[in-house]
Amino acid sequence: MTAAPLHTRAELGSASRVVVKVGSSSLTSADGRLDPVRLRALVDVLVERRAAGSQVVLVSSGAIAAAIGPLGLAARPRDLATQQAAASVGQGLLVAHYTKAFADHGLRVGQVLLTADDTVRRVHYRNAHRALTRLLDLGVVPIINENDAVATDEIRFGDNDRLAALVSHLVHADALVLLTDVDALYTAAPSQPGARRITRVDGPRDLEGIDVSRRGSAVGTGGMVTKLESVAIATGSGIPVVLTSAAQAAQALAGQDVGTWFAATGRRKPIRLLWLAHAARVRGRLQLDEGAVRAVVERRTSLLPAGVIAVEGSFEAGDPVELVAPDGRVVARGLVAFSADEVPSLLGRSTHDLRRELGAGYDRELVHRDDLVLVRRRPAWATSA
Ligand SMILES: Nc1ncnc2c1ncn2[C@@H]1O[C@H](COP(=O)(O)OP(=O)(O)O)[C@@H](O)[C@H]1O
Ligand SMILES: N[C@@H](CCC(=O)OP(=O)(O)O)C(=O)O
Repeated sequence: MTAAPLHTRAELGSASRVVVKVGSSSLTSADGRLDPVRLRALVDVLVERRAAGSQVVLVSSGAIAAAIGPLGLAARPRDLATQQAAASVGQGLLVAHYTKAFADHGLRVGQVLLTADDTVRRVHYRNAHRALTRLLDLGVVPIINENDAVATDEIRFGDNDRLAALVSHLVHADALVLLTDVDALYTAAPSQPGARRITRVDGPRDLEGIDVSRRGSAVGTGGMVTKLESVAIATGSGIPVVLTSAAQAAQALAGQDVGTWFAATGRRKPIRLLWLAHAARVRGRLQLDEGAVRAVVERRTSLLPAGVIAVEGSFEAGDPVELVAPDGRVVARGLVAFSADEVPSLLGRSTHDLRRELGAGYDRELVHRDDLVLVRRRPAWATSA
Protein backbone atom coordinates (compact mmCIF):
# COMPACT_ATOMS: atom_id res chain seq x y z
CA MET A 1 0.00 0.00 0.00
CA THR A 2 2.71 2.51 0.99
CA ALA A 3 4.18 4.18 -2.08
CA ALA A 4 7.06 5.92 -0.34
CA PRO A 5 7.65 6.91 3.29
CA LEU A 6 6.14 10.23 4.34
CA HIS A 7 8.79 12.87 4.79
CA THR A 8 6.81 15.74 6.20
CA ARG A 9 3.87 16.30 8.46
CA ALA A 10 1.96 18.00 5.68
CA GLU A 11 2.00 14.74 3.68
CA LEU A 12 0.13 13.08 6.52
CA GLY A 13 -2.93 15.04 5.40
CA SER A 14 -3.10 12.93 2.24
CA ALA A 15 -1.81 9.59 3.59
CA SER A 16 -3.62 6.54 2.26
CA ARG A 17 -3.46 4.41 5.39
CA VAL A 18 -3.05 5.57 8.95
CA VAL A 19 -2.97 3.70 12.26
CA VAL A 20 -4.36 5.71 15.18
CA LYS A 21 -3.73 4.51 18.72
CA VAL A 22 -5.77 5.97 21.55
CA GLY A 23 -4.89 5.43 25.23
CA SER A 24 -7.24 4.74 28.12
CA SER A 25 -6.59 8.18 29.57
CA SER A 26 -8.13 9.78 26.45
CA LEU A 27 -11.33 7.74 26.67
CA THR A 28 -12.13 8.07 30.35
CA SER A 29 -13.46 10.78 32.64
CA ALA A 30 -11.74 11.99 35.79
CA ASP A 31 -13.27 9.13 37.83
CA GLY A 32 -11.62 6.58 35.51
CA ARG A 33 -14.84 5.47 33.77
CA LEU A 34 -15.30 5.22 30.04
CA ASP A 35 -16.54 8.57 28.76
CA PRO A 36 -18.81 8.09 25.71
CA VAL A 37 -18.54 11.80 24.87
CA ARG A 38 -14.78 11.59 24.45
CA LEU A 39 -15.11 8.37 22.49
CA ARG A 40 -17.62 9.97 20.11
CA ALA A 41 -15.41 13.01 19.63
CA LEU A 42 -12.61 10.72 18.47
CA VAL A 43 -14.94 8.78 16.17
CA ASP A 44 -16.06 12.05 14.56
CA VAL A 45 -12.45 12.88 13.74
CA LEU A 46 -11.75 9.43 12.30
CA VAL A 47 -14.89 9.55 10.20
CA GLU A 48 -13.80 12.90 8.79
CA ARG A 49 -10.40 11.45 7.97
CA ARG A 50 -12.04 8.55 6.17
CA ALA A 51 -14.22 10.94 4.20
CA ALA A 52 -11.03 12.77 3.18
CA GLY A 53 -9.75 9.55 1.60
CA SER A 54 -7.60 7.75 4.19
CA GLN A 55 -8.09 4.23 5.44
CA VAL A 56 -8.00 4.21 9.20
CA VAL A 57 -7.05 1.41 11.58
CA LEU A 58 -7.84 2.17 15.21
CA VAL A 59 -5.86 0.60 18.05
CA SER A 60 -7.93 1.37 21.11
CA SER A 61 -7.08 0.79 24.75
CA GLY A 62 -9.73 1.22 27.38
CA ALA A 63 -11.13 -2.30 27.89
CA ILE A 64 -9.87 -2.54 31.45
CA ALA A 65 -10.80 1.07 32.20
CA ALA A 66 -14.30 0.49 30.80
CA ALA A 67 -14.92 -2.26 33.36
CA ILE A 68 -13.87 -0.29 36.43
CA GLY A 69 -17.35 1.23 36.91
CA PRO A 70 -19.50 -1.76 35.94
CA LEU A 71 -17.49 -4.16 38.14
CA GLY A 72 -17.49 -1.72 41.08
CA LEU A 73 -13.67 -1.65 41.23
CA ALA A 74 -12.00 1.20 43.10
CA ALA A 75 -9.19 1.60 40.54
CA ARG A 76 -7.42 -0.13 37.64
CA PRO A 77 -6.73 -3.68 38.87
CA ARG A 78 -3.08 -4.65 39.25
CA ASP A 79 -3.24 -8.44 39.33
CA LEU A 80 -3.36 -10.38 36.08
CA ALA A 81 -6.52 -12.39 36.82
CA THR A 82 -8.64 -9.31 37.58
CA GLN A 83 -7.14 -7.46 34.59
CA GLN A 84 -8.14 -10.39 32.38
CA ALA A 85 -11.66 -10.47 33.79
CA ALA A 86 -12.00 -6.69 33.55
CA ALA A 87 -10.76 -6.69 29.94
CA SER A 88 -13.29 -9.38 29.07
CA VAL A 89 -16.16 -7.29 30.49
CA GLY A 90 -14.84 -3.95 29.26
CA GLN A 91 -13.90 -4.93 25.70
CA GLY A 92 -17.52 -5.74 24.86
CA LEU A 93 -18.69 -2.44 26.30
CA LEU A 94 -15.96 -0.52 24.50
CA VAL A 95 -16.71 -2.01 21.10
CA ALA A 96 -20.47 -1.58 21.60
CA HIS A 97 -19.82 2.16 22.00
CA TYR A 98 -17.63 2.27 18.90
CA THR A 99 -20.10 0.22 16.86
CA LYS A 100 -22.89 2.66 17.66
CA ALA A 101 -20.81 5.79 17.20
CA PHE A 102 -19.48 4.70 13.76
CA ALA A 103 -22.89 3.34 12.70
CA ASP A 104 -24.33 6.81 13.24
CA HIS A 105 -22.06 7.84 10.35
CA GLY A 106 -22.96 4.78 8.27
CA LEU A 107 -19.69 2.95 8.99
CA ARG A 108 -19.07 -0.57 10.25
CA VAL A 109 -16.35 -1.61 12.64
CA GLY A 110 -14.59 -4.98 13.02
CA GLN A 111 -13.05 -6.02 16.31
CA VAL A 112 -9.63 -7.69 16.10
CA LEU A 113 -7.96 -8.90 19.29
CA LEU A 114 -4.28 -9.72 18.92
CA THR A 115 -1.50 -11.09 21.07
CA ALA A 116 2.20 -10.40 20.59
CA ASP A 117 2.53 -13.73 18.80
CA ASP A 118 -0.04 -12.71 16.21
CA THR A 119 2.15 -9.84 15.13
CA VAL A 120 5.43 -11.71 14.88
CA ARG A 121 5.09 -15.45 14.29
CA ARG A 122 5.04 -15.91 10.55
CA VAL A 123 1.81 -17.91 10.14
CA HIS A 124 -0.10 -15.75 12.64
CA TYR A 125 1.29 -12.60 11.06
CA ARG A 126 0.01 -13.63 7.64
CA ASN A 127 -3.38 -14.43 9.13
CA ALA A 128 -3.67 -11.08 10.85
CA HIS A 129 -2.43 -9.29 7.74
CA ARG A 130 -5.01 -11.02 5.56
CA ALA A 131 -7.91 -10.32 7.91
CA LEU A 132 -7.00 -6.66 8.36
CA THR A 133 -6.44 -6.07 4.67
CA ARG A 134 -9.80 -7.60 3.80
CA LEU A 135 -11.57 -5.55 6.47
CA LEU A 136 -10.06 -2.39 4.97
CA ASP A 137 -11.00 -3.47 1.44
CA LEU A 138 -14.56 -3.92 2.65
CA GLY A 139 -14.60 -0.37 3.97
CA VAL A 140 -14.69 -1.50 7.60
CA VAL A 141 -12.83 0.33 10.37
CA PRO A 142 -10.77 -2.31 12.22
CA ILE A 143 -10.63 -1.72 15.97
CA ILE A 144 -7.71 -3.53 17.53
CA ASN A 145 -6.82 -4.27 21.11
CA GLU A 146 -4.57 -6.76 22.80
CA ASN A 147 -6.37 -9.99 23.62
CA ASP A 148 -5.97 -9.28 27.34
CA ALA A 149 -8.41 -11.93 28.53
CA VAL A 150 -6.10 -14.75 27.39
CA ALA A 151 -2.65 -13.13 27.28
CA THR A 152 -0.41 -14.14 30.17
CA ASP A 153 2.31 -11.90 31.59
CA GLU A 154 4.97 -13.83 29.65
CA ILE A 155 3.45 -13.32 26.25
CA ARG A 156 1.61 -10.07 26.44
CA PHE A 157 2.66 -6.57 25.58
CA GLY A 158 0.63 -5.11 28.45
CA ASP A 159 0.60 -1.81 26.62
CA ASN A 160 -0.92 -0.94 23.30
CA ASP A 161 1.80 1.51 22.28
CA ARG A 162 4.18 -1.17 20.99
CA LEU A 163 1.29 -3.24 19.68
CA ALA A 164 0.24 -0.20 17.61
CA ALA A 165 3.73 0.09 16.12
CA LEU A 166 3.71 -3.57 15.07
CA VAL A 167 0.19 -3.19 13.67
CA SER A 168 1.43 -0.21 11.62
CA HIS A 169 4.07 -2.49 10.17
CA LEU A 170 1.54 -5.28 9.65
CA VAL A 171 -0.86 -3.12 7.61
CA HIS A 172 1.91 -1.16 5.82
CA ALA A 173 0.65 2.11 7.28
CA ASP A 174 1.97 5.44 6.02
CA ALA A 175 2.00 6.84 9.53
CA LEU A 176 1.18 6.08 13.15
CA VAL A 177 -0.66 8.63 15.30
CA LEU A 178 -0.37 8.08 19.07
CA LEU A 179 -3.10 9.88 20.99
CA THR A 180 -2.72 10.36 24.72
CA ASP A 181 -3.59 12.84 27.49
CA VAL A 182 -0.66 15.20 26.82
CA ASP A 183 -0.43 17.32 23.69
CA ALA A 184 3.19 16.37 22.88
CA LEU A 185 6.43 14.93 24.15
CA TYR A 186 8.00 17.41 26.56
CA THR A 187 11.53 17.72 27.84
CA ALA A 188 10.11 16.38 31.14
CA ALA A 189 6.61 15.50 32.36
CA PRO A 190 4.49 18.56 31.51
CA SER A 191 3.63 19.05 35.19
CA GLN A 192 7.32 19.82 35.87
CA PRO A 193 8.25 23.50 35.89
CA GLY A 194 10.16 24.51 32.77
CA ALA A 195 9.12 21.47 30.69
CA ARG A 196 9.11 22.43 27.00
CA ARG A 197 7.25 20.90 24.07
CA ILE A 198 9.43 19.06 21.54
CA THR A 199 8.03 19.68 18.09
CA ARG A 200 10.17 17.33 16.05
CA VAL A 201 12.51 14.39 16.57
CA ASP A 202 14.75 13.24 13.74
CA GLY A 203 16.51 10.39 15.53
CA PRO A 204 17.51 8.93 18.90
CA ARG A 205 20.01 11.75 19.54
CA ASP A 206 17.22 14.26 19.76
CA LEU A 207 15.90 12.30 22.74
CA GLU A 208 19.04 12.60 24.82
CA GLY A 209 18.33 14.30 28.13
CA ILE A 210 14.56 13.93 27.86
CA ASP A 211 12.99 12.88 31.17
CA VAL A 212 10.15 10.38 30.79
CA SER A 213 10.52 8.80 34.21
CA ARG A 214 7.24 10.18 35.58
CA ARG A 215 4.39 7.74 35.54
CA GLY A 216 1.45 8.49 33.32
CA SER A 217 -2.23 8.67 34.20
CA ALA A 218 -3.82 6.34 36.77
CA VAL A 219 -5.75 4.45 34.07
CA GLY A 220 -2.99 4.22 31.45
CA THR A 221 0.00 1.89 31.37
CA GLY A 222 3.57 2.50 30.45
CA GLY A 223 3.52 6.30 30.39
CA MET A 224 5.85 7.94 27.89
CA VAL A 225 8.44 5.14 28.01
CA THR A 226 6.35 2.67 26.01
CA LYS A 227 5.36 5.44 23.61
CA LEU A 228 9.02 6.07 22.83
CA GLU A 229 9.53 2.31 22.40
CA SER A 230 6.63 2.36 19.97
CA VAL A 231 8.18 5.31 18.17
CA ALA A 232 11.51 3.46 17.90
CA ILE A 233 9.83 0.39 16.38
CA ALA A 234 7.76 2.37 13.86
CA THR A 235 10.30 4.99 12.79
CA GLY A 236 13.08 2.37 12.66
CA SER A 237 10.96 0.58 10.09
CA GLY A 238 10.17 3.60 7.93
CA ILE A 239 6.90 4.71 9.51
CA PRO A 240 6.77 8.25 10.92
CA VAL A 241 4.84 8.92 14.13
CA VAL A 242 2.90 11.86 15.50
CA LEU A 243 2.33 11.96 19.25
CA THR A 244 -0.36 14.31 20.51
CA SER A 245 -3.52 14.54 22.57
CA ALA A 246 -6.87 13.14 21.49
CA ALA A 247 -8.16 16.72 21.59
CA GLN A 248 -5.77 17.59 18.76
CA ALA A 249 -6.36 14.45 16.71
CA ALA A 250 -8.04 16.29 13.83
CA GLN A 251 -5.16 18.74 13.41
CA ALA A 252 -2.57 15.97 13.72
CA LEU A 253 -4.29 13.87 11.05
CA ALA A 254 -4.53 16.91 8.80
CA GLY A 255 -0.76 17.32 9.01
CA GLN A 256 -0.80 20.51 11.07
CA ASP A 257 1.95 21.54 13.44
CA VAL A 258 0.68 19.99 16.68
CA GLY A 259 2.26 17.46 19.01
CA THR A 260 5.61 15.88 18.27
CA TRP A 261 6.59 14.62 14.81
CA PHE A 262 9.02 11.69 14.79
CA ALA A 263 10.58 11.30 11.37
CA ALA A 264 11.22 7.83 9.93
CA THR A 265 14.80 6.77 10.63
CA GLY A 266 15.10 3.41 8.92
CA ARG A 267 13.65 1.14 6.28
CA ARG A 268 11.05 -1.56 6.53
CA LYS A 269 12.51 -4.59 8.37
CA PRO A 270 11.32 -8.12 9.13
CA ILE A 271 8.82 -7.69 11.93
CA ARG A 272 10.31 -10.43 14.10
CA LEU A 273 13.55 -8.45 14.30
CA LEU A 274 11.65 -5.35 15.42
CA TRP A 275 9.91 -7.42 18.04
CA LEU A 276 13.20 -8.95 19.09
CA ALA A 277 14.90 -5.59 19.42
CA HIS A 278 12.16 -3.70 21.21
CA ALA A 279 9.38 -5.77 22.62
CA ALA A 280 10.30 -9.37 23.28
CA ARG A 281 10.95 -10.62 26.79
CA VAL A 282 14.16 -12.58 26.78
CA ARG A 283 14.09 -16.08 28.21
CA GLY A 284 17.80 -16.55 28.76
CA ARG A 285 21.37 -15.31 28.35
CA LEU A 286 24.34 -16.66 26.44
CA GLN A 287 27.72 -15.59 27.75
CA LEU A 288 30.12 -14.97 24.83
CA ASP A 289 33.91 -14.94 24.72
CA GLU A 290 35.72 -11.93 23.17
CA GLY A 291 36.15 -13.63 19.80
CA ALA A 292 32.45 -14.35 19.51
CA VAL A 293 31.57 -10.76 20.45
CA ARG A 294 33.82 -9.48 17.65
CA ALA A 295 32.38 -11.98 15.17
CA VAL A 296 28.79 -11.08 15.97
CA VAL A 297 29.18 -7.32 16.43
CA GLU A 298 31.88 -6.43 13.89
CA ARG A 299 31.65 -9.14 11.27
CA ARG A 300 27.89 -9.67 11.72
CA THR A 301 28.24 -13.46 11.61
CA SER A 302 26.02 -16.08 13.21
CA LEU A 303 26.84 -17.18 16.75
CA LEU A 304 28.45 -20.63 16.85
CA PRO A 305 28.52 -22.84 19.98
CA ALA A 306 32.34 -22.57 20.08
CA GLY A 307 32.16 -18.92 21.18
CA VAL A 308 29.78 -19.42 24.10
CA ILE A 309 31.10 -20.11 27.58
CA ALA A 310 27.96 -20.18 29.72
CA VAL A 311 24.20 -20.23 29.49
CA GLU A 312 21.45 -19.06 31.84
CA GLY A 313 17.68 -19.27 31.79
CA SER A 314 14.99 -21.61 30.67
CA PHE A 315 14.09 -21.40 27.00
CA GLU A 316 12.86 -23.42 24.07
CA ALA A 317 14.31 -23.41 20.55
CA GLY A 318 13.09 -20.22 18.84
CA ASP A 319 12.87 -18.15 22.06
CA PRO A 320 14.56 -14.75 22.44
CA VAL A 321 17.82 -14.64 24.40
CA GLU A 322 20.45 -12.01 25.18
CA LEU A 323 24.04 -12.29 24.02
CA VAL A 324 26.34 -10.98 26.74
CA ALA A 325 29.98 -9.85 26.41
CA PRO A 326 32.64 -10.83 29.00
CA ASP A 327 32.28 -7.37 30.63
CA GLY A 328 28.54 -7.95 31.18
CA ARG A 329 27.27 -5.73 28.35
CA VAL A 330 24.34 -7.05 26.35
CA VAL A 331 25.59 -6.81 22.77
CA ALA A 332 22.74 -8.48 20.88
CA ARG A 333 19.47 -10.29 21.09
CA GLY A 334 18.66 -13.37 19.08
CA LEU A 335 16.31 -16.27 18.55
CA VAL A 336 18.20 -19.30 19.83
CA ALA A 337 18.13 -22.47 17.74
CA PHE A 338 18.32 -24.97 20.63
CA SER A 339 16.56 -25.35 23.97
CA ALA A 340 18.21 -24.55 27.32
CA ASP A 341 18.53 -28.30 27.99
CA GLU A 342 20.50 -28.89 24.80
CA VAL A 343 22.82 -25.88 24.87
CA PRO A 344 25.24 -26.88 27.70
CA SER A 345 26.44 -29.97 25.83
CA LEU A 346 27.26 -27.81 22.78
CA LEU A 347 29.21 -25.03 24.49
CA GLY A 348 32.75 -24.26 23.47
CA ARG A 349 32.79 -27.03 20.88
CA SER A 350 33.54 -26.71 17.20
CA THR A 351 30.86 -27.49 14.65
CA HIS A 352 33.15 -30.20 13.30
CA ASP A 353 33.24 -32.00 16.68
CA LEU A 354 29.53 -31.56 17.18
CA ARG A 355 28.75 -33.10 13.81
CA ARG A 356 31.06 -36.03 14.49
CA GLU A 357 29.80 -36.72 18.02
CA LEU A 358 26.14 -35.69 17.96
CA GLY A 359 25.31 -35.90 14.27
CA ALA A 360 24.14 -33.52 11.59
CA GLY A 361 21.63 -31.06 12.99
CA TYR A 362 23.91 -30.20 15.92
CA ASP A 363 26.57 -28.65 13.71
CA ARG A 364 24.62 -25.48 13.06
CA GLU A 365 24.59 -22.00 14.52
CA LEU A 366 23.35 -21.38 18.04
CA VAL A 367 21.85 -18.11 16.80
CA HIS A 368 21.63 -17.56 13.05
CA ARG A 369 22.61 -14.07 11.89
CA ASP A 370 19.17 -13.59 10.31
CA ASP A 371 17.71 -14.05 13.79
CA LEU A 372 20.04 -11.58 15.48
CA VAL A 373 19.81 -7.87 16.25
CA LEU A 374 22.63 -5.84 17.71
CA VAL A 375 21.81 -3.88 20.85
CA ARG A 376 23.16 -0.37 20.91
CA ARG A 377 23.74 1.32 24.23
CA ARG A 378 20.25 1.66 25.74
CA PRO A 379 19.03 5.26 25.78
CA ALA A 380 18.45 6.67 29.27
CA TRP A 381 14.67 6.74 28.78
CA ALA A 382 14.55 3.00 28.11
CA THR A 383 16.08 2.06 31.45
CA SER A 384 13.26 3.62 33.49
CA ALA A 385 10.60 1.30 31.99
N1 LIG B 1 8.59 13.92 28.96
C1 LIG B 1 7.25 13.72 28.97
N2 LIG B 1 6.47 14.36 28.05
C2 LIG B 1 5.14 14.17 28.02
N3 LIG B 1 4.48 13.35 28.89
C3 LIG B 1 5.19 12.67 29.82
C4 LIG B 1 6.61 12.84 29.90
N4 LIG B 1 7.04 12.04 30.91
C5 LIG B 1 5.97 11.41 31.43
N5 LIG B 1 4.82 11.78 30.80
C6 LIG B 1 3.47 11.28 31.14
O1 LIG B 1 3.02 10.27 30.20
C7 LIG B 1 1.60 10.22 30.30
C8 LIG B 1 0.96 9.47 29.14
O2 LIG B 1 1.07 8.07 29.33
P1 LIG B 1 -0.17 7.11 29.72
O3 LIG B 1 -0.84 7.60 30.96
O4 LIG B 1 0.33 5.71 29.71
O5 LIG B 1 -1.16 7.41 28.52
P2 LIG B 1 -2.14 6.54 27.65
O6 LIG B 1 -3.24 6.07 28.54
O7 LIG B 1 -2.59 7.53 26.62
O8 LIG B 1 -1.34 5.42 27.03
C9 LIG B 1 1.20 11.67 30.44
O9 LIG B 1 0.06 11.80 31.25
C10 LIG B 1 2.42 12.37 31.08
O10 LIG B 1 2.16 12.82 32.38
N1 LIG C 1 -5.31 -3.59 26.46
C1 LIG C 1 -5.47 -2.68 27.59
C2 LIG C 1 -4.70 -1.44 27.32
C3 LIG C 1 -3.40 -1.33 27.97
C4 LIG C 1 -2.76 0.02 27.54
O1 LIG C 1 -1.86 0.10 26.73
O2 LIG C 1 -3.30 1.10 28.01
P1 LIG C 1 -2.86 2.62 27.59
O3 LIG C 1 -1.54 2.94 28.24
O4 LIG C 1 -3.96 3.43 28.14
O5 LIG C 1 -2.82 2.67 26.11
C5 LIG C 1 -6.93 -2.23 27.73
O6 LIG C 1 -7.66 -2.22 26.75
O7 LIG C 1 -7.31 -1.87 28.85
